[in-house]
Amino acid sequence: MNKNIAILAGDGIGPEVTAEAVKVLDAIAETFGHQFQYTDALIGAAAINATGNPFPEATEESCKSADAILFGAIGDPKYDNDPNAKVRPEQGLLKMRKNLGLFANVRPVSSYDALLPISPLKEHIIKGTDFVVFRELTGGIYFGEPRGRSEDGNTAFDSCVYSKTEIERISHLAFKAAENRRKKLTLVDKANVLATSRLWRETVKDLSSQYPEVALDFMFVDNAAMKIIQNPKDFDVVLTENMFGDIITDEASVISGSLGLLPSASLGLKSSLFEPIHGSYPQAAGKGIANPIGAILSAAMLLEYAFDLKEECQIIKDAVNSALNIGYGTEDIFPDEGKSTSEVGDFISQSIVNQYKTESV
Ligand SMILES: NC(=O)c1ccc[n+]([C@@H]2O[C@H](COP(=O)([O-])OP(=O)(O)OC[C@H]3O[C@@H](n4cnc5c(N)ncnc54)[C@H](O)[C@@H]3O)[C@@H](O)[C@H]2O)c1
Ligand SMILES: CC(C)[C@H](C(=O)O)[C@@H](O)C(=O)O
Ligand SMILES: [Mg+2]
Repeated sequence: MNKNIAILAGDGIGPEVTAEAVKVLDAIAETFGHQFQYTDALIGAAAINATGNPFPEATEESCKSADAILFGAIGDPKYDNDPNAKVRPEQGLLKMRKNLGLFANVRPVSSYDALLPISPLKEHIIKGTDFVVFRELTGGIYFGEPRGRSEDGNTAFDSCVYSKTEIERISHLAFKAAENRRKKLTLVDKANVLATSRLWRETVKDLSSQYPEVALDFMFVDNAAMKIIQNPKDFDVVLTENMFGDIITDEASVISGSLGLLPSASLGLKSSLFEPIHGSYPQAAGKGIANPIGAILSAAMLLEYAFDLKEECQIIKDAVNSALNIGYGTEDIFPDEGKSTSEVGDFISQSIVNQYKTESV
C-alpha cells in the first residue's frame, strides 16, 4: 500500500511523541511492505512563530491532499498566560477541525492489566474497562455565535448551538459502533438545563428506531462524570457533545493510567486525522519524559480507520500491551524505572520488526 500522511507535530511534546508514532509506522511499513510518505506541516504556536497564522493555508493544503493526518499537540504557556492574545495556537486546532469537517472524535478508553496497580481507582472496578466516547467535534459552545465581550468589557458570552443535522451524523456513527460492540449506547447530556441537550435527546431517540439491537440510555453529564469512574464497565459507547466529551475523556484517562496513553480519531467525510487526546504538556517539552503511547495508538487507529489495515493496527496494540506487561514505559506510568520517550518508541517499533523476523525464519 502506498499512502501519503501529513504530519502536524505542533508544540511542546507534540514533536517528540509524533516522532515515536512515525517510527512505529515505519516499522509497520518495513514489516508489511507498505510505502508511507510523510509531509511535515506547521500548526499552533510553531506556525504562529513562522507565519503569524496558527493554521496556515499551506498546512490546510497538505492536510487536504494527504490520505490521512497525524497530529501531535498544540499550545504554549506564552498564550495560556496571556488571555488577551489575539492569535492563539488553539485557534489553529479548531480551524483545522472545522475546515476539514472533522465532526466525530472517537476516543477509546480501556484499562491495562499491567497498570491496574498505579491507578488511584480500585483494581476490581477498572479491570476490564472497554468503552469508546464519540465526541462531537465541530459544533457546540466551541464554535457557536454570538460570542465575545460587551462594549464595556464587563460581560462575556459564548453560545452553545447544535443543529439536528450535526447531531444526526455523529449519532449514526455511534449507533453503528455500538452494533459492532456490546450494543449499548449512552447519550451524555444536560437535558435538564440546556435546550441543545434536549434536541440531542429528541434526535437520538428518533434515530434509535433504525438501530433496534442497540439499547439506548440517557445520562446527565454530572452523573456520568461520577459513574464513569465509579462503574466504568457499565459503559460501551458514549455519545456526547463537544465540551462534555473533552472533559469526561481526560477524566477517563485515569482508568487507563495516564493522559499520555489515550489516542483518538477525528473523522470527517473527506479527511481523517489522528491525535492523542493530551495537550502540549509544556513542562515536559524537551525532557524526553512524555509518554508516546497515545500518539503511537493514534497511528494504530490511523491504519485501521484511514487505510483499513486492521491486522497492522492490532499488531501495534499488541506491541504496546507487551511493552506495558514487562514494565517498559515512561515515568508517568512506571515512576521508579521510567524509560525515555524515544526508548519507548524504539522498543515498540523494534518489537514489531523483530517479531516479523522471527516469524519469517
Ligand atoms: N489537542 C491538543 O493539542 C491539546 C489538548 C489539550 C490541551 N492543549 C494545550 O496544551 C497546553 C497544556 O495544557 P494542559 O496542561 O491543560 O494539558 P496537557 O494535556 O498538556 O497536560 C495535562 C497533564 O497531563 C499529563 N500528560 C499529558 N500528556 C502527557 C504525556 N504524553 N505523557 C505523560 N503525561 C502527560 C501531565 O501530567 C500534564 O501535566 C495548553 O496550551 C492547552 O491549550 C492542547
Ligand atoms: C486545546 C483544546 C482546544 C482541545 C479541545 O478542547 O478540544 C483539547 O483539549 C483536546 O481535547 O483536543
Ligand atoms: Mg482536551
